[in-house]
Amino acid sequence: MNIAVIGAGYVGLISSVCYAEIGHQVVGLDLDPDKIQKLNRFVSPIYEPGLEELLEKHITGGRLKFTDSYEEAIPMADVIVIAVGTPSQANGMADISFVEGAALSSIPYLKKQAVLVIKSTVPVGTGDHVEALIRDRISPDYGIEVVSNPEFLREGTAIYDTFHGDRIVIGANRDSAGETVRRLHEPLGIPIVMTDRRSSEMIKYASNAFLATKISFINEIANLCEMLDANVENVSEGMGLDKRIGNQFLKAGIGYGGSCFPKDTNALIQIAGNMQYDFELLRSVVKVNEKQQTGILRKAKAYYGSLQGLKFAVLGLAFKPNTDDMREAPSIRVIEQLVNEEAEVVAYDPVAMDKAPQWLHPATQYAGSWEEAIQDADGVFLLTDWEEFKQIDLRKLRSLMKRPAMFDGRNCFKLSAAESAGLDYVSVGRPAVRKTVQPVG
Ligand SMILES: NC(=O)c1ccc[n+]([C@@H]2O[C@H](COP(=O)([O-])OP(=O)(O)OC[C@H]3O[C@@H](n4cnc5c(N)ncnc54)[C@H](O)[C@@H]3O)[C@@H](O)[C@H]2O)c1
Ligand SMILES: O=c1ccn([C@@H]2O[C@H](COP(=O)(O)OP(=O)(O)O[C@H]3O[C@H](CO)[C@@H](O)[C@H](O)[C@H]3O)[C@@H](O)[C@H]2O)c(=O)[nH]1
Repeated sequence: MNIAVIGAGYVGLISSVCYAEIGHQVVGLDLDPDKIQKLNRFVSPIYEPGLEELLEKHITGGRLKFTDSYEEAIPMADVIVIAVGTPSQANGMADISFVEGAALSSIPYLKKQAVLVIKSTVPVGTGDHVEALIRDRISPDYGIEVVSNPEFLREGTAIYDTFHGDRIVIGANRDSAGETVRRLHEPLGIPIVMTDRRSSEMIKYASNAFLATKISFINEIANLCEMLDANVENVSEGMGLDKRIGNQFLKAGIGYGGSCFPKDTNALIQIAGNMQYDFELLRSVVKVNEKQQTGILRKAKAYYGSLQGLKFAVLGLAFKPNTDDMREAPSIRVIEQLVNEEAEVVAYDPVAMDKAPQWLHPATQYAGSWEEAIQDADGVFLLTDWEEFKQIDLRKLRSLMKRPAMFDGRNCFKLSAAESAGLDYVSVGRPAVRKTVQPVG
């Protein structure tokens, strides 16, 4: 098939290489000429393991190209995949103006029987709305259909997820359009759920909201564990063995971040609110997450008394490992609060150093390595569980610091390792090593 993918962000790029990999002819389209130039030189605008190799393979192989022209991308396409952003508005609702823009810009060039697939995460009813935009402009004889096909990839493992996902969801109100999209994905060999368009749109929000709920739940258990001298890792393991609960998304930490969970939980609260329904549970999930992101600072204040004039290393800036995505990264808020407390901050991340300055407080200083960042520091905040940090020799770390204290938001080290390195070590939901720190209430 001929596919046009609109939006060369995470989802658009991964979809483009995926469709090329399974034998389709793909044109990627983005309004950002800078991105297009980079992509045509096989340079990915995002850090995602394996992506540049696939870009190069399919661009040089002639299956994939990128353009900023609708006129070039749309007329040949049997399927047009919309993968543009749906950022939060001030009230939390998803802004679908980029989706509308992509649909409206495509309309003049659509060929007969083309299928418009909405891959962006969109409020329930957006498919109906886009269909109405088309019906107002093109005769129904043209046979244009709108199908929902939400994306479930995780950043950092996006290529793997695309080829080994648990399910593909296709929401279509007419069988023929759903069938086209089913055939498109069939070679992936992943179970396909065929449903109606509104249910498909809801599946995406419900899935993200449920995963966020699991994280906030385990973070609350972690906070209790700290007060009761229990260990949340043992608790997660014991809970996760129950197949009804499952062992995933039970890792306590500094709270969820990233471009999806914060945005999509708030959007679903607002979607409910628009129907005069108070989604109480989800409101609590969001509130717990906000509290969790600053818990690490409350622990540091309890340890030091005042943070004023102290020098801290922040290791890990991206919202999770194997990505340079800084959207809603806990580091943003933690660093802002450290600066507000008049502490000095030296930050380091293995890949997010280029993007970080656009997101972090301007007073942030940057180091070229973790060793440089912790030099003469009064404490370390570990905020992203990069493999590089998990491999740190804690004795070496201790020897480079002025005051050997670590606040680990990701539980990267065994308590015994911190103990034997002589480190004051405060993690999440586990007893503090040296017990100089009060539990957080
Ligand atoms: N990032 C993820 O891990 C992920 C996973 C699943 C679903 N989603 C959802 O997928 C959607 C896209 O997310 P993303 O992170 O890839 O977004 P992104 O912000 O990284 O990229 C969006 C791209 O769309 C382009 N764009 C905007 N309007 C356009 C238009 N009219 N024509 C052409 N290009 C246009 C922008 O220039 C940008 O490059 C969102 O709805 C998101 O919630 C994201
Ligand atoms: O047990 C866990 C699992 C995750 N997290 C945090 O949760 C956030 C999200 O992590 P993850 O889900 O791995 O990354 P995303 O790339 O944001 O992926 C989520 O959001 C995407 C966008 O909608 C969906 O497609 C994915 O299915 C969904 O997992 C990160 O801050 C993680 O640190 C935890 O704190 N504990």
